[in-house]
Amino acid sequence: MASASVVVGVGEAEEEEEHNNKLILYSFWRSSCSFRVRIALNFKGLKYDYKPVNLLKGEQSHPEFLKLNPVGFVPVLVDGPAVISDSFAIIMYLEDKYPQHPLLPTDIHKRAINFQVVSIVSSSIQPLQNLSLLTYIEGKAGPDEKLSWVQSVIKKGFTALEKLLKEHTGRFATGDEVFMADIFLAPQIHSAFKKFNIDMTEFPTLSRLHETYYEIPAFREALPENQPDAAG
Ligand SMILES: N[C@@H](CCC(=O)N[C@@H](CS)C(=O)NCC(=O)O)C(=O)O
Repeated sequence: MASASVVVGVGEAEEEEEHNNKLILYSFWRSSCSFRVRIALNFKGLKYDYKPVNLLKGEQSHPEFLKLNPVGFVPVLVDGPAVISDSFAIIMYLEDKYPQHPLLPTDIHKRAINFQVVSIVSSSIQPLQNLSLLTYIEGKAGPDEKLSWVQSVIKKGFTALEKLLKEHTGRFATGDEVFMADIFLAPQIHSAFKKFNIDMTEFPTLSRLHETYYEIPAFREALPENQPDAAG
């Protein structure tokens, strides 16, 4: 696995920099779960070494990688002795260890809505459109079945999100600040748009958020096409 150093949203204090040098992110450019963590790292101004794991070449199943994450998924974050996989666990770790630019609101209702959005994306949409599942469906039933499956999964999730967010949205998903809900939504909306050809006119709130996110460098710099392994 090649290594590329990525410096984005550099933190202010030198002391912070010392901690930052240890961070390594195992990521695949097109992975929406890796995209979430890249946004969180950028948002907190943390620099990190980027280690590409090519999912299309099966590198997630190499013995070396399975030592880091036995379930064989990206992303994985290494912070000195700490090895953490799963985007939610990683982002919560970053939130606890690097409190600058908090990713959760203090208001407990708003916080719960953030977790609800995170859970819809990471439990009720993304696992049902994961690479290994789609490869399986395509193998058993063909490419058309695969696309109609993904589209139905995304539409069901987006319909729920659209209803939920109507009551909470401001400039961003749960108000006028970026929180964890946004970090999970942005990659999911992006892949619906770019990869799975979803008609976003049915989802005006999600479409508006999608436009707003890429006005912000932390989101822009985390985009798949801006990664060192893009198109690999
Ligand atoms: N719950 C995990 C899911 C991780 C996951 O599904 N990763 C995908 C990329 S987004 C993956 O590595 N897929 C490889 C495969 O399906 O073989 C997380 O949020 O990190």
